[in-house]
Amino acid sequence: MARPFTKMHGLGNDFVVFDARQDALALSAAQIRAICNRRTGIGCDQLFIMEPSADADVFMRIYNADGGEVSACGNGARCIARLVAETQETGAVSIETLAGVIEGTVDGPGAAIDMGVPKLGWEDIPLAYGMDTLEMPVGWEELDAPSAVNMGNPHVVFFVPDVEAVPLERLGPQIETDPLFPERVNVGVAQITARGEIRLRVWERGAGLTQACGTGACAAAVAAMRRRLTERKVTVRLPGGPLSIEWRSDDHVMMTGPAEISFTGAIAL
Ligand SMILES: N[C@@H](CCC[C@H](N)C(=O)O)C(=O)O
Repeated sequence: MARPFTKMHGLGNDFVVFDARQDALALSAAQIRAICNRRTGIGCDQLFIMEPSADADVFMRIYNADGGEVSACGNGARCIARLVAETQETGAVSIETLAGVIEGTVDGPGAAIDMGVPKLGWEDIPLAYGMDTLEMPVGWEELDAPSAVNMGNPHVVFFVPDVEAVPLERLGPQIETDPLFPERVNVGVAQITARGEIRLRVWERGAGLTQACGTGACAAAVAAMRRRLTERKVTVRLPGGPLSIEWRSDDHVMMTGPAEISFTGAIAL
């Protein structure tokens, strides 16, 4: 039987979304990889299943293109918020993920999401052994002394003079799978271009190089702010476009950006 889906994206970080709030859906890792495959499937960085939630408007189940289930996706949260808001009278939306409940406000084709409080302890990232997460005493070729931040998922962020000069397609997979990161890691390279602006490229765990990564943008902003390199509100410029990130005085990270519907369809499962 063909199952309807919605193809969406946030700054080119793209998703296939199934709504299973009425009609349950379970997919195997092999099915997820087949759907996400850009040559033979629909093609996307992540796949989401919307499920009922007792604690929020929706439960967002998140899978990377490699079939692995993960706990957070910032660009995806804006997209799910937009889909939920279309069926409600208000733009205020709550979303439960494996990392907890987050709140958002949808405004036209975009959304602002409270991404919660970043976790900064080495056990929370998690790392394999204890160290300072602000300036870690580790390196891979020209990339060294990164910061680590958990935004519901693990990130490591390297500050570099020129993000375009970094061979992220080669170093990203090496760092992602290094034993220092027992749950693997999302890898960002960040360039500070002004007190209010960061350029960022991200190698995503389980998906590879992406046009944008919402949690990656939050992690880079938090790392830059911890190092006093920027103000507490910044524009993070990714290959797919800009996100506004603010680390508020109550410790919550706010992310604002677009959430777009590309097309709808149905697929035989
Ligand atoms: N694209 C996402 C992050 C998706 C999950 C990530 N690859 C992980 O494995 O944690 C975003 O916008 O945050």
